[in-house]
Amino acid sequence: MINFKELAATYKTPLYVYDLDYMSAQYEELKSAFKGRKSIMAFAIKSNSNLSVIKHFATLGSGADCVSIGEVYRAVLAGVPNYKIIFSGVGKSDDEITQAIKLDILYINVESEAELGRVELIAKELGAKCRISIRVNPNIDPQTHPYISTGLHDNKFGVEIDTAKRMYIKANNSEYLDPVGIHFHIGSQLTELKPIYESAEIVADLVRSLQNIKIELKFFDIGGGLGVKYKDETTITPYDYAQAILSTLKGLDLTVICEPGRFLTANGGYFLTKVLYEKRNGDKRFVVVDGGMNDLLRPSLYKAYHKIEAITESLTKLSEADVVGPVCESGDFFAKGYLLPTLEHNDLLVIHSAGAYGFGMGSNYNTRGRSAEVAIKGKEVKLIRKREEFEDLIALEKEYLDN
Ligand SMILES: Cc1ncc(COP(=O)(O)O)c(C=O)c1O
Ligand SMILES: N[C@@H](CCCC[NH3+])C(=O)O
Repeated sequence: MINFKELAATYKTPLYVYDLDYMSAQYEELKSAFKGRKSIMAFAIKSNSNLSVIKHFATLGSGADCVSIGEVYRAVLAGVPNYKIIFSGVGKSDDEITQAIKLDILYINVESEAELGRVELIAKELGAKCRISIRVNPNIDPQTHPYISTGLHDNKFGVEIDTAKRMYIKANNSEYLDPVGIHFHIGSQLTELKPIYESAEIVADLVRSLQNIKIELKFFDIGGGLGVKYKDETTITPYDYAQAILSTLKGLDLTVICEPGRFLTANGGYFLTKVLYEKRNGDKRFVVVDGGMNDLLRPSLYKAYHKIEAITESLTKLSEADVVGPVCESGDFFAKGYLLPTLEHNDLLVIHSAGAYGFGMGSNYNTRGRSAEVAIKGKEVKLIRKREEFEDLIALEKEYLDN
């Protein structure tokens, strides 16, 4: 049991708390679901990019799925070997492509024909042969929140099957490109297995048709997307997930790459925030806390549900309240109509499932410093990011003030 009260007293609030033991267990469960097949787990570091968290997964043998050169450098700094780093994203700049090629990462996951042209040109200029995969958009509805769907033609990600085939042929004929992988990722917080299976089947068929024209790939990259329980969702087990994927790969000797983010981190993270005030506007009850949408954006952006646990002596009966932050936006809330007892100044609220897309989607809006982060491993508790102070927020502007 994590002693949230003690953590809040020691590190102050708002505060992110990560349970690294939970994250290890999630990692091991997913990794072992693919046993018997060569596989690499490449932690999607966008879900939680704290260096100590990345290092934790690297120590377990994880690679990294990155979506900017900044993330690639984070992975390198945290000890992920370059041969386990993948760089995806629809908008890689020339500079990012150049640096990725120089770092000799596992592959660049190319998301358009135009990008393939840039990668080839840059590899030629560098005198390199760049390993690539192509992100296929299988046009399958992942049945998730529309903002986090990525596998439909309406979404900007990846390329159609026919385009992908053309790109593989071009890459295979190029002196500067080495097509080694194929990739799909149809969305995040997936709770239905069927769309994943159908996508894998489409992509595996493409691998077979490439084999027929003597293009042999090594990596079958299934992206991330496994959903987790925020409330009462029925989720896909790693075993069923792996079995569904592997059933599409019969006769193919490919290393499976999996890019889990949320599955590893979401339920291993907590956001701690303190009650500042209770107030009422007419019948409406508000609990105003010291954390805001700049710390944890998911409820505001997706109307996402996060369980809230109140740590209080209050024995009053529960009534509905909106839990809101100090940010100057009506959309600044963690929950609406949540059942809570009457709360006192300094009572603690623990917001659950905050380990994925929590801190990383934070901002300094309203000149609010981002919260501190701590990690728990066994009996050890460690600060892994200092709270941002006012001086940190103005550091890049201050010198221009008098110029
Ligand atoms: C290419 C790619 N891989 C992996 C992930 C991680 O997704 P999730 O956190 O849902 O596992 C994402 C994010 O959606 C992604 O775009
Ligand atoms: N930020 C989203 C997930 C996006 C996944 C990346 N494509 C969330 O909080 O659920």
